[in-house]
Amino acid sequence: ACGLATGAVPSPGAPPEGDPTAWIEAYAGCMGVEAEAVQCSFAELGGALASLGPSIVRVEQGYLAVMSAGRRGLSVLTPALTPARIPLETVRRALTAHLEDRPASHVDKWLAAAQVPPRRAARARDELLAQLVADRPIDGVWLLRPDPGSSFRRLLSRRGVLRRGAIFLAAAASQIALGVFAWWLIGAGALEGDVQPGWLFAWVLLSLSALFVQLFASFTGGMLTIDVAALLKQRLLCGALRLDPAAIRARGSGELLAMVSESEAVETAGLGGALGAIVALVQLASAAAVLAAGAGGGLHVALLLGWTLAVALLGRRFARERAAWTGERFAITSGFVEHVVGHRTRVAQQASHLHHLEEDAALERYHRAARGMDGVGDLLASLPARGWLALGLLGLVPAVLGGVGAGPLVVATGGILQAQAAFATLATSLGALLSAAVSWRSIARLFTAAEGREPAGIPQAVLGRPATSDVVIEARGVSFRYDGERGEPVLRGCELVLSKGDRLLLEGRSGGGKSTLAAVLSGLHAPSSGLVLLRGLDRRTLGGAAWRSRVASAPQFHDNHVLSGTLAFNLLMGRAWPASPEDRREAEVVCRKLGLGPLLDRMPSGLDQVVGETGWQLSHGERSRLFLARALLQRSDAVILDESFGALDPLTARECVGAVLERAPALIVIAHP
Ligand SMILES: Nc1ncnc2c1ncn2[C@@H]1O[C@H](COP(=O)(O)OP(=O)(O)OP(=O)(O)O)[C@@H](O)[C@H]1O
Repeated sequence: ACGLATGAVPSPGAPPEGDPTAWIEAYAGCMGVEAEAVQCSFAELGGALASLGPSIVRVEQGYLAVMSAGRRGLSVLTPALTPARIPLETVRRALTAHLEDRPASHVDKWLAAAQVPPRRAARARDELLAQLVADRPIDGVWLLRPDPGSSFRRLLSRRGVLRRGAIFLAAAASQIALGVFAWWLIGAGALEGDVQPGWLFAWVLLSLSALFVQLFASFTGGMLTIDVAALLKQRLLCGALRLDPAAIRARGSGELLAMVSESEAVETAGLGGALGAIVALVQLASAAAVLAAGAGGGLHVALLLGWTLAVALLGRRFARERAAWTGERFAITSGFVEHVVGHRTRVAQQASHLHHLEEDAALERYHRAARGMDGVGDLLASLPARGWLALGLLGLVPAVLGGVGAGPLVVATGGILQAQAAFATLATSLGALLSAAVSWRSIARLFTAAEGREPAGIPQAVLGRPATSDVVIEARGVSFRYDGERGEPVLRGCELVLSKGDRLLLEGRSGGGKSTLAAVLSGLHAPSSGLVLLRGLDRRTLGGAAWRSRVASAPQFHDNHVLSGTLAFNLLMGRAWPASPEDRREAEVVCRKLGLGPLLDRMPSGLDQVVGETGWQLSHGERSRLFLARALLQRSDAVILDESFGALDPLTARECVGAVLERAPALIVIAHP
């Protein structure tokens, strides 16, 4: 009903007892819709409800399918799929009734003791109750949003951007029309030598209206920019998260960092430039109409068209220079980041007189590209408006020589000045727009990557079903190549069955493909051919996220990370966050089993100690046990450990192996014993 899902909508049946978040997410996911559980405080609830978009709201009696909301109430769908309206207060009370139950009896006692007169008691009761539970969290609301990777045009139109764009265009055109009309009115009177006070009054009124319309156009343009920028940012962020991990690694962090800065350029320069260019084009069209009616007539219109074409060609040249400059800038940023990462090695190993050779050459190329771009950029900024003024006045010469009257001359001059203003706007906005277009080429990959949504899986499979056999992972004829079709296969015809309770040791020569197999089994790489099943289901059926949550993997040390945050967060990433007290207790037990007890006791904040780059620096062995604990705590069907014991002394390693054997439901260990 809200146009969120376009594909077939499965019939979900009844929601489960207890927390329905996984159920809602699974069904929303398979429709290509994002569902997000949100929470707000009692005090914020009224405002939050009034601004609800499409969402699911759980009340005691069942669920509300909300389409939209406003001050007057929630617009909901009935089970017969017809719209209906419910007052905000009714929903608010339904969501908060359980909070007010207990304090209500106290409040009634206080009111009685204070002998509040009955006519004031009801209001006093409401106010007191609201104060008492103001900070209590309210949940049971799931926002539904279209996937940020779905058709961008549809996203724009859902947000009302297309409608607002049309309003902006109409406002810009009316402002120009009002301006022209005002000057025509006063000009006509002046030329006839008969300016009546009424005409002057009309001129003032028209000019004031033009001013108000301009303010309105600026406001609409600003809102338009904010809306498009927000959608673009969401889309790029989504694209960044959906980039193929192997492709990210192949491109390097420097290039990705450069992409981030380019995205900023697209947002700021591109959107502002586009609006400016639209206004300039409308201005040019109106100037052409004025010029056609003036002394220069057809000649002036032809000159205007020719000059516009010349400006467009200059713009194309600028775009080419800008692209070359952007390429050099990219190369410098990316090279710089790579050099920062390897700085210690370089200082220790490379002769000092060679340290800066590459940077110097790159800077030289950058300098040359910047000079080229600046030259054309200066021309683009100044030539269009000034050149047009000269050309426009030249176009008047035949008419002046032909002895044309003052009226048409004044109209033509007005047209020339209007076109000059349009070219001045066009020059600034075109520069910004073309710069954004060049930046766009670098980030288009992020934009399109958002479309590559992982299979969400079939809800029944994602939500879990009783196991019918003990087989956890099954690989049949699995092959894998890193470079698509071209590369040599790293895995070839791989067969493997891992059942519940199995403990499997994977050995082999270095570079033999053990980590690659682990990545395929844990759902990080899709096999090039062959079949991998988890509890009898393939990855399409189960969905990437559900697969990864059911196969916990601790990759090799250089591929695993301690994230800046608390130790508890790093341990419990595979569970719900914020962590429940039971989860925290279990995390502590696992840590102590892995020999991290003394560390926990030494840390001033225990599980809440901040670790990572900016926090407590864990030793090599402590980090590898944190990775082990993280994998064991994930509540998965299988655990894959890739050389996780290599950094431990023999005694600690034995202790850890014992803990792993005790907790892992099915286990693959890659090691060189
Ligand atoms: N992104 C990649 N592109 C191309 N080849 C790759 C890529 N990543 C790994 N390889 C190659 O794939 C092969 C298998 O690597 P893998 O890391 O799976 O081996 P391994 O058995 O775990 O080795 P080790 O015991 O040394 O850790 C290696 O020859 C490696 O160079």
